[in-house]
Amino acid sequence: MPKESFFKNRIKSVGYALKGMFLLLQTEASIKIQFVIALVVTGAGFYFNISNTEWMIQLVAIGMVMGIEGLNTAVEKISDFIQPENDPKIGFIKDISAGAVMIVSILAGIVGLLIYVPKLV
Ligand SMILES: Nc1ncnc2c1ncn2[C@@H]1O[C@H](COP(=O)(O)OP(=O)(O)OP(=O)(O)O)[C@@H](O)[C@H]1O
Repeated sequence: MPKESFFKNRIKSVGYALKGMFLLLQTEASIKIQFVIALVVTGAGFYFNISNTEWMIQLVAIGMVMGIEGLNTAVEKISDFIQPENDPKIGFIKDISAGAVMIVSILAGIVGLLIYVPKLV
């Protein structure tokens, strides 16, 4: 494959991914809420002057929650596309996908408590 088309394709893919990110933020209620929480904890990070390590852990936690939420949304959309009717198998797939979001959300919540509770008490 010629070099040009490789780079052209990579740039195109980045464009599609950016479009996907904005679509997620525009259309999905749960990710909008997570985005607002991300802004609030980012503000808290500046307010409490958290350390570099705390910033890294906080940013990874935010990325994990929003990234997995994006994948969960994709699973929901594919599920609705392949089976619009009520189907226990689709219910199971959607439940475990939502469960994945819950796991990272609970752990991100614990990370937030570990960072900020000692600064508040
Ligand atoms: N086609 C289906 N067949 C069986 N159960 C379903 C089906 N669609 C949804 N469910 C059940 O309803 C739950 C919620 O599904 P839904 O697609 O509405 O997700 P949601 O959590 O409301 O998504 P959102 O992130 O958009 O709020 C699923 O976890 C599943 O238990």
